[in-house]
Formats: sequence, C-alpha cells, structure tokens
Amino acid sequence: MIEIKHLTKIYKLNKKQMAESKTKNPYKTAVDDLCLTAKKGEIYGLLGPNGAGKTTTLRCIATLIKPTKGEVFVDQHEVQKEPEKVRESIGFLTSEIKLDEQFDVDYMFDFFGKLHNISGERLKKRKEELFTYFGIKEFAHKKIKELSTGMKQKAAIAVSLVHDPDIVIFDEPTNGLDIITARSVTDYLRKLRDDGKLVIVSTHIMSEAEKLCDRIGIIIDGQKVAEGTLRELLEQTNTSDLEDAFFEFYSARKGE
Ligand SMILES: Nc1ncnc2c1ncn2[C@@H]1O[C@H](COP(=O)(O)OP(=O)(O)OP(=O)(O)O)[C@@H](O)[C@H]1O
Repeated sequence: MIEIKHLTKIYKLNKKQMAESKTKNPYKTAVDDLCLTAKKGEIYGLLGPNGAGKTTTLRCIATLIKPTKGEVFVDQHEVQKEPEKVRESIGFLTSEIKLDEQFDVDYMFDFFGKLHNISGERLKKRKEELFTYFGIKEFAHKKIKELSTGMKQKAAIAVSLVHDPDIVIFDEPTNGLDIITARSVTDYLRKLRDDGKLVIVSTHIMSEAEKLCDRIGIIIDGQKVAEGTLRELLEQTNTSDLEDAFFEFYSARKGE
C-alpha cells in the first residue's frame, strides 16, 4: 500500500531556472499538500498536464528525492525513515532510465539481480520469465547502444523488475514507445495488477488513463483536484469521457 499524507515538495531554483521560468521567486512548489492512498491489486493513475507535479510525487515515493513536508508510507515504511525497506518493495520505471551502453542486456540483468541479492536459480527463473514476456531473448546479447528505443525500454523494464517488487511505479509508461511495444507494456502492468501488485503510473494521456487505470487522481498545480474510478469521475462531472471530465475539473480549479 502507498499512503501519501500531506506531501509538499518545494524546489529551490537556481538563477538559470528562475530566468527560464521568468520568475523572481526562487521557490517552486511542485507538489502542494497532496494526500492519496493506493492499494495492492489496483492500477492507480496520476493524471495531469505538464508540470502538474506527477513525476515529483513518484520520485518522492521512490525515495529519489526528499519531501519538503508531509509523509509517504510504502507498506508502512516511511520513505525518509526507512528508505532501504522502501526500495526493496518497489520497482521504479521511467522512460528516461539510462542503462550502461557498453554492456549487453543479459549482463545488465544479472548485475541488477546481484544488487538486489538475487542469484542462481531465482535469477535464472526471473530472467526466463521477463525475457520471454518482453521478447528480449533475441537481443539479450546485443550491447545496449545497439538497441532501438523500444528494445532499450523493454530491457529497462525487465532490469527494474528483476527483484519482483510488490509495488511498481511507472512514470509515463508508454512515453516514446511505438504502439506495439506500448501495448505489451500496458498489458504487463495489467498482469502485475491481476497478480495482486500495486501499480502506480503517471500520465497526461487521457485514453491511457481511461483504459489502464482502476482509479485516477487528477493533479493540477501540485494539488489533487479529483479522484475516483472513471465512472465516478464521469458521474461527478456529468460527462461521458475522461477528457471532458478533466476539463470540468480544470476549469473549476482555474476559475474559468
Ligand atoms: N529539479 C527541479 N528543480 C526545480 N524545479 C523542478 C525540478 N523538477 C521539477 N521542477 C518543477 O516542478 C514542477 C512539477 O514538475 P514535475 O516534473 O513533477 O511535473 P509533471 O506533472 O511530471 O510534468 P511532466 O508531465 O511535464 O513531466 C514543474 O514546474 C517543474 O518545472
């Protein structure tokens, strides 16, 4: 289970960032008093426009950055107090993941396995399972630098799931993928959910949220402005698709 209690993240901007954002304020509130709970056996989607604070929230859950205020619990372990425990139970995936270009996929998989203390038969079984599912066997011995974007993404997913985590966090799961690879990724996320895992994703793609997520939290300006199943969100706004529902919440938030 993931429990986010009053999470706030304020970045301190450097001069360059202030100039780029055309602001004189050196503080940027990326996440603003966010609360949410996501449970095993569901795919929870953070849906919001660019800059809404989705990635920042996921990175706080994954112990990659520290919250400014508030608490985040992953299976009862608080991310700042017990980061190692949290890291044991999560897999964090992002399309920006960088694998060492010089090595082949097979080597990288074993390397990450060892980092998670997985070896021998367990590692072999996991590799067989993931390499078969993602069709990695045919390029397992190619260097990462020789792979296409889709192959790299598949390799990155397999490597991040080597320890069979109970909680999978995926920032923009289909970003940059062709339609076939994207489908195999979303199908895999559904399989994880059906196996009883908790999957939390961020997306700005309405159709992805609509089809993939069991519950959706709509995030605007770092705040959760709505939450529910697709049906609940449509009912709350008296709309018939998520895009229309989103704009209802967006207008209400922006006072338009
Ligand atoms: N390291 C950082 N330093 C300063 N500001 C940051 C940093 N990372 C993110 N921000 C700012 O915080 C806000 C939220 O960014 P975040 O990446 O969390 O949003 P997002 O919803 O994931 O957006 P996107 O879909 O564009 O990735 C944005 O205004 C962004 O510019």
